[in-house]
Amino acid sequence: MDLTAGSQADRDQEKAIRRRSLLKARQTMHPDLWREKSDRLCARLQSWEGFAQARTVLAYFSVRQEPDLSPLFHLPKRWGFPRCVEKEMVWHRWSPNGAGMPRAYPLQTGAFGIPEPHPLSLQLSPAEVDLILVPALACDVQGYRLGYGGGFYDRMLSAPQWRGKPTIGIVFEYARVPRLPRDPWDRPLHGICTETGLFLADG
Ligand SMILES: Nc1nc2c(c(=O)[nH]1)N(C=O)[C@@H](CNc1ccc(C(=O)N[C@@H](CCC(=O)O)C(=O)O)cc1)CN2
Ligand SMILES: Nc1ncnc2c1ncn2[C@@H]1O[C@H](COP(=O)(O)OP(=O)(O)OP(=O)(O)O)[C@@H](O)[C@H]1O
Repeated sequence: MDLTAGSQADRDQEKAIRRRSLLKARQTMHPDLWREKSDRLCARLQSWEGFAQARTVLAYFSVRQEPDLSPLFHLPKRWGFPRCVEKEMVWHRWSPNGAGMPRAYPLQTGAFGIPEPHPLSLQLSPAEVDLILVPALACDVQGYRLGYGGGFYDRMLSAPQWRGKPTIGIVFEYARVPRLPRDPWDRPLHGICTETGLFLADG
């Protein structure tokens, strides 16, 4: 069955309904459980050789009880974080206390209340990036992703300079679901990491 069939309006509505319930489930999680699951997820990532070998990794600052990857930001890697500029994400280097950086700039709060790198901090170019850790509300077993609806990652990952870069969706296990609604622009991620393991997407 082709789940991209049906009207755009139906898919928009289905995505909106799924978003609301997934966001609610995540935000009602007890903070102790969120911390524990986040730590287990970080351990899973760390034991994956694709992560161990990656030198430059794109990540995100956790908001709304997204899995918190910040314990990993102390590892000796080059970390990149997004700054939303209109409809695009600009990627900047950031490390805790400015370690290994020529100059440390404070984080700012961006358009969606999400911490963002300072506009003057060093930018990262796509060619430098080895791995992209993608925030999501849910991912399905084939790697399709549901985000907040801004289309930021869809647009980025469809651009030629990013296409083919390894992408891992980061979600708690309850948000690894059998099937998400798909729009024509949705592209599958290469894998999903949850607190129970790393799953490379089914073909
Ligand atoms: N931590 C984190 N940083 C991130 C993302 C993310 O998912 N997580 N993004 C991933 O793209 C980008 C920000 N994307 C966002 C897109 C929409 C909304 C938002 O608040 N949307 C509205 C309504 C959207 C709609 O349904 O039309 C909302 O949720 O109230 C927030 C962030 C870049 N940084
Ligand atoms: N490759 C693309 N080029 C242009 N516009 C796009 C592209 N991909 C998605 N969009 C636009 O972005 C909007 C949001 O897409 P979608 O609902 O899939 O977002 P999302 O993946 O949940 O959000 P986000 O990536 O911000 O977390 C769509 O209405 C679509 O018009």
